[in-house]
Formats: sequence, C-alpha cells, structure tokens
Amino acid sequence: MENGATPARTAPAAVVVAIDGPSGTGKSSTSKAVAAQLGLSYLDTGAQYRAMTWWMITNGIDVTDAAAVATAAAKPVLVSGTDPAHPTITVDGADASGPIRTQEVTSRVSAVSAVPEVRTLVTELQRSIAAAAERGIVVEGRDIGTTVLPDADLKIFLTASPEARAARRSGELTGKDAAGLAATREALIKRDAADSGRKTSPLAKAGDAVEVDTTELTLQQVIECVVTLVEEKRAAA
Ligand SMILES: Nc1ncnc2c1ncn2[C@@H]1O[C@H](COP(=O)(O)OP(=O)(O)OP(=O)(O)O)[C@@H](O)[C@H]1O
Ligand SMILES: Nc1ccn([C@H]2C[C@H](O)[C@@H](COP(=O)(O)O)O2)c(=O)n1
Repeated sequence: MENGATPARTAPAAVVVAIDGPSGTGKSSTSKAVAAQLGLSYLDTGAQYRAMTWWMITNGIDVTDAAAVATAAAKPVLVSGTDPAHPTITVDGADASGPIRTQEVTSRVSAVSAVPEVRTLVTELQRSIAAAAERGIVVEGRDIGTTVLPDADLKIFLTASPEARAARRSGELTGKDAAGLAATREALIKRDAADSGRKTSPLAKAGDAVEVDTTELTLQQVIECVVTLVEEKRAAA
C-alpha cells in the first residue's frame, strides 16, 4: 500500500456446501471436520428427521399412518445447534441427541421422513438455518443438493460399498462379529432403498454434484478431498 498501512484482511465469502449420500458413507464425520477446519457452520439434517420421528413415537403417533404423522408434524419444535465441534438438537426444549440414535428411531425414520408434510416443514427449517449462517455452512443429508439448497456453491455426493459401510457401522456397534456385520449390511441397504424409493425428495445425486467414492479412502483422505474442493470453489469465485 502506498501509505505503508497493512491492507485490511477480507473475510472469505460465505460458502454453502451440500453433502449427500447413503447411510454410512461418512457424511457426518466428513461434514463436521470440514466445517470445523474452514470455520463454517454445520447442519445434520438426518438428526432433524430423527428428532421428528422420536417425537412421534414418544407421543404415541403410529408412524406407519402417514395421515396421522402429517397432522402432527407441525407440533414439535425442533432446534438445531450448528457448531461443528458441538452439534445439538432439541425437541420442545429437551435434548434429543441421545434418544434419536436408538435402534427404534433408526428403524422408523424412513417412514416419517417420507411424509410430504414432514419434508415441507423440515426443508423450510433447513433453509432458514442455512440462510442465517453468516460465514457459510456445510449441510449434510439425502436431498440437500437436489431440493433443499439447489443453489449450493458446492455439492458432494459420497458413496461407499455396502460392505465398507456395514464394516464401519458394525465396528461402532458390535465389534467384529460376523452375524452383526450381515445384519447391519441388510439394515442399511433396506433404509437406503426406502430413502431412494420415496416419492417426495428421494435420496439422489444432484446432476452437478461431485461424486466421491470413499470405499478405499480413510476418513482423513475424504476430509482433505472435500476441503480442497471447497478451497478451489472459493478461489474460482
Ligand atoms: N472413509 C472412512 N473410512 C473409515 N471409516 C469411516 C470413513 N468415513 C466414516 N467412517 C466411519 O463410519 C461411520 C459412519 O460414518 P458417518 O456417521 O459419518 O456416516 P453417515 O454417512 O453420516 O451415516 P448416516 O447417514 O447413517 O448418519 C463412523 O464410525 C465413521 O467414523
Ligand atoms: N436430508 C435428509 C436427511 C435424512 N433423511 C432421512 C433418511 C434417513 O434414513 C434418516 C436418518 O438420517 P441419518 O441420521 O442416517 O443421516 O433421515 C432424509 O430423508 N433427508
């Protein structure tokens, strides 16, 4: 600078990153780490559908009755905290982060999230959270690039073989038990089929998404890959 003053450092423009993919491909782990590394907010949209499901179960709604789920969908108040170091989810003010991870919720969440009235409400909530993220946000789910944020700056679609995904999940839940591995594999294939096959906003890769097959990659490699893609987007903007 001519007057010798240090040029003011401008903050990078807010960037919106959509990360979609089937269960166990590494969306949450990758999204949290990328958001933390780049100083962005983080939103786990699966946690919101799980929270809605937990509320339905707790309040005695038959989750196989789509009309009953649709009628009740506006009742729970869902609040998501977007700090990637400490993501939170509350329902009617109560911490739901533990209860939404139970097997009961996992086995019923696809039915609840297939109800169009549920999707409309949750999608509106997701868009408002993304719009409020001043420094940008990483949003992960199933329909972020296709429906929730079709104008996202960067869209990633993570994949991995069912075997790799089952091994990752079995490692979390039951150790190296072979029967557990097969059951986990079947459960995740069943959930993916339900999520891909529903009419409203199914799990799908957006036409302009970058597909990253994580089968042979470590989590650290996937994180580095996505961080590089975000930095390239920012540099080109
Ligand atoms: N590339 C990888 N290599 C090995 N393990 C991984 C990799 N990516 C993620 N994992 C592990 O796999 C498990 C599932 O990852 P994660 O929860 O991030 O997946 P997800 O796509 O968000 O799943 P879901 O949609 O079911 O919530 C976690 O234990 C995570 O640490
Ligand atoms: N954008 C999204 C995110 C999630 N869902 C549904 C389908 C999933 O099976 C379920 C739980 O998600 P997870 O916690 O495993 O990521 O929520 C959806 O329909 N759309």
